Amino acid sequence: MPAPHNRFKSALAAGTMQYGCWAGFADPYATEVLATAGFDWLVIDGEHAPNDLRSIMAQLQVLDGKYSAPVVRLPMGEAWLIKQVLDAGAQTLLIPMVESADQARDLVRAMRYPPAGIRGSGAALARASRFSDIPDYIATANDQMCLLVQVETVAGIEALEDILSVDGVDGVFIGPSDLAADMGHMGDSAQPQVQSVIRDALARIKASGKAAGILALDHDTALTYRNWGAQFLAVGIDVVMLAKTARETMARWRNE
Ligand SMILES: O=C(O)C(=O)C[C@H](O)[C@@H](O)CO
Repeated sequence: MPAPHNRFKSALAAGTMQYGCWAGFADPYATEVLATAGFDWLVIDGEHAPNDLRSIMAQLQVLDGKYSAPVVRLPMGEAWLIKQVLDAGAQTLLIPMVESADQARDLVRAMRYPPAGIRGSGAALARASRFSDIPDYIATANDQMCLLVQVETVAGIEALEDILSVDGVDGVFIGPSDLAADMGHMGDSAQPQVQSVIRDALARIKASGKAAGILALDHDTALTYRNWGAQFLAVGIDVVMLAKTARETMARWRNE
C-alpha cells in the first residue's frame, strides 16, 4: 500500500481551478466546520495563526477523508519543522518568504527522503505512515509531496524565473499584503504598481507550467486574479468571516 494520494497536487498538475480558504482559528473544531463548505483547499496557517505542531496535527486529523485538501503553512521554511509536520501527515506545504532558487531547492530536499532529499527516516512511528500501517510509505511518499512557495518581496519577484525553474516546486503563491509592504505600500495591495507586479507574476507563473496562487477577500479582486492566471485562489479567511458577520449582526440590532 503506497502513501496516500495527494489529490490537490494532482489537481494543480491537471490545471484544475482550486478555490481555497484560510483556517485561522488554530482549532480542529472550527476547521471541521470550514470543511463542510466544500472548499478545494484549506490553509492550516502556522505563520499568522496561533498554531503549533499539535494543533496542526489535530486539524490534519479532522480533515482526513474530507474533500477539502489540507495545505499547511509554516512560519518559515526550516528543515526540522518540515520534517515534523510531514511526519504528522501533511503532504502539501505553503512556505512564506521564498526569495531564491537555492531556498526553493532546499525546501524540495527537506520534503523528500534520500537520495532525492534529506527528510529524516522516522516513518515507523509517524502518523504519516499510519504508524507503519503503510509499509511502502517511505518508498512512495516523495511523489505525493506538494510544495507551494510564497513569493512576496521585491527580491522574490526578481528571482521568480529562477524559482520557477526548480524541480519539485508545484506552485508559487503571491502574497499581496507582504509584497505591497515590501514595495513601500503597506496595507495597500490595490496600489497600481503592486497590481502591475502581481499581474505580471501570475502570468509568468502560469506560463511556466506551474500553478499560480494568491489570496483575495474582495470578490471582484479575486475574479481579476483568476483572469490574470491564478489557479489556486484563496477567497476567504474564516476568522475574518466570523468577525465581520458578528459585528454586522450586532450593529444591526444596536440600531433596531
Ligand atoms: O502576504 C500576504 O498577503 C499573504 O501571505 C497572505 C496573508 O499572510 C494572509 O494571512 C492574509 O493576511
